[in-house]
Amino acid sequence: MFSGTQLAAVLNALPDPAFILTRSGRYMAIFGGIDARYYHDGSHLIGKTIHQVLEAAKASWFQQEIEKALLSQALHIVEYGLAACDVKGLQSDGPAYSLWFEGRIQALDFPVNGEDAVLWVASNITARKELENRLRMLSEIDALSGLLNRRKLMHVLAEHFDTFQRYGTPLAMLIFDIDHFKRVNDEHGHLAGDVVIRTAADVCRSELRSTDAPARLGGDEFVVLMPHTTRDQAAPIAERLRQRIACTLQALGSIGEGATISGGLCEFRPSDGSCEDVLKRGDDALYQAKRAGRNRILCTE
Ligand SMILES: Nc1nc2c(ncn2[C@@H]2O[C@H](COP(=O)(O)OP(=O)(O)OP(=O)(O)O)[C@@H](O)[C@H]2O)c(=O)[nH]1
Repeated sequence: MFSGTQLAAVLNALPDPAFILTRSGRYMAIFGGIDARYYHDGSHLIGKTIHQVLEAAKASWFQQEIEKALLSQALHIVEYGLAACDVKGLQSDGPAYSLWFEGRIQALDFPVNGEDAVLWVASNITARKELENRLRMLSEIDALSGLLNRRKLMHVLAEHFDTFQRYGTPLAMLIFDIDHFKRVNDEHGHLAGDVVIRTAADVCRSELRSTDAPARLGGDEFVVLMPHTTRDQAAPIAERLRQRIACTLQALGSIGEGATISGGLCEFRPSDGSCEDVLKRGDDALYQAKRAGRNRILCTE
């Protein structure tokens, strides 16, 4: 039906680049993917191996995926990020930014250059990936403070609880809120209240370890998860955070005048049935701190 020339033209017109890669990772051919808005010209890769053009870890990953497709003989689908600068000697025309690809890999039923080989179609899915990332951020991050929201906090807490139950890895949790926050809103307006919430969040971000997880539970209530930390180890950290937040809020001027925070500090216990138990203990300790006169962190027994 089609002549050889026509078939070559069809292959060249494939919207996404299709590579023939051998088991040892040698690029034997490339078809299609000629639109430079989406793809770089990969023709110069032919004859080279993935180990020659990619850094070691990335090349090994590609090779493993080729192996999987050869082993299964079924369509194998992967996602990966790749920038032009990751590929040695790639021409500069083509997208300048880092790209995300979906690789659709299918074993071929004939050897190429004496080796098993696969067809690897690499589709540019960067736009979809960026949208996914934006949606994930919207569903996990509190818009006002930029901290984790309650939903994500509960998810992270549940994961740590599973790890604690399996391996006994400790986790300390601080729950705190801003004392008499309602007054800030009442006296200075809701926008001033928002500034106070954002400032407290900024202090959490700057004072805590990158492995700690600060979150906004809602209103003026915050939670800080400190993984791999016992309650006793967390006590001086919580105390330092209390002082820094108070100092930073007071430095805001009239809206932060006399601002303080109260908190409850607790940790996972072997008797906990769920991660809700630790939240409840932290909340009780926060309540006790309020009753004891505010401006303090109380630890659970
Ligand atoms: N500005 C602002 N205020 C909020 C937000 N969410 C909740 N609030 C207000 O936060 C206030 C919380 O007040 P309370 O829970 O009574 O606590 P408080 O005044 O800090 O009193 P204590 O905790 O007992 O010291 C309420 O007035 C809420 O309307 C928000 O996103 N922005």
